[in-house]
Amino acid sequence: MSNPHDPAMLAKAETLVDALPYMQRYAGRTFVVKYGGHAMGDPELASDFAEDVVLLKAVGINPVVVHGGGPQIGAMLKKAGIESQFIDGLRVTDKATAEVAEMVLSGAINKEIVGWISKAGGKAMGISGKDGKMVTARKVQRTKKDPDSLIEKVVDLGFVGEPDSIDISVIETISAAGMIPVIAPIAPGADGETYNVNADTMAGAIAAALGAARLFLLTDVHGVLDKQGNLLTDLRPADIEKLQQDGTISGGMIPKLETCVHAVEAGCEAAVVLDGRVSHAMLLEIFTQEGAGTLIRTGQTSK
Ligand SMILES: Nc1ncnc2c1ncn2[C@@H]1O[C@H](COP(=O)(O)OP(=O)(O)O)[C@@H](O)[C@H]1O
Ligand SMILES: CC(=O)N[C@@H](CCC(=O)OP(=O)(O)O)C(=O)O
Repeated sequence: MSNPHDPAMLAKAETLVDALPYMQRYAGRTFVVKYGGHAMGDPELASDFAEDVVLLKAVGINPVVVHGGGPQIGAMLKKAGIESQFIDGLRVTDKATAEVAEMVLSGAINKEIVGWISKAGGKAMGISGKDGKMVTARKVQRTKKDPDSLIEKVVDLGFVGEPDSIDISVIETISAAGMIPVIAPIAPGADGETYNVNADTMAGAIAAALGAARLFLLTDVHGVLDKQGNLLTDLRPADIEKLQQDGTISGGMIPKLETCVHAVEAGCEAAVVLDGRVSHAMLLEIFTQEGAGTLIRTGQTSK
């Protein structure tokens, strides 16, 4: 039997007692977790991630996992001898690329994550936007200024989509059955074609449609950093606009934060950018006063 006076046991108990108000606060609420392709490389972190979502489910929160797999799609395209190009962080997707993206995302990665969750003691159901007609995608339109004529020209990204409509009943049915939905960012268009959707965009749209309590974007930095490299812990949409204008945020962080702003303005309570390389970062964010990463919320949401 365990010794209740053992300091390690006491420390654990105190942590659980501290976490109790947060568990009560979020019981019955939904958390959407975006798990990116870069974070999947380390098996130990993958198993920690799976344990975290299983624990959330066990304490009465409904986790919904949306996954990426950009590097894995890139590796498979390379094997197949197909070249890949990105515009504004989006992979230009022709028919052959869409087929590979679906095979890697809906097939290999989706089932791998379902497997990790099963191994951690939970039950997961792996689907893509196609299943149960959950998501319909519309084609993404991008324009670019021609450097010579300065005229805006339409850039064709091929089969790159963004969610147009989402039927949340599919997700709710899986969650209500005690399972964790694991969603691949692939969706059909109204034209019946298969569209490749950026995983952050898919997660943000699902979090907004579900009115999620939190959208977690697990990435490879501690959160949003200022120019000195300090973590910015709490941001509003207006702050993000300033950070973009003064060049503090760049590259992949721009579309990521745009997704967060869109999600919190469209029904998700708050979004968090946090480090997927840190073991159990999500639990630290949820169950401690200090949190971890960067919280993004509108003026109406309290911390
Ligand atoms: N101000 C900033 N704070 C943190 N990261 C930033 C910032 N500006 C740009 N970045 C970049 O954004 C990257 C995260 O975006 P991205 O590479 O698209 O992530 P993921 O592949 O996890 O979706 C970081 O690795 C970092 O290089
Ligand atoms: C249109 C588009 O760019 N789709 C992404 C989908 C995967 C993804 O977003 O994966 P990460 O989150 O791991 O980057 C792609 O083809 O790479």
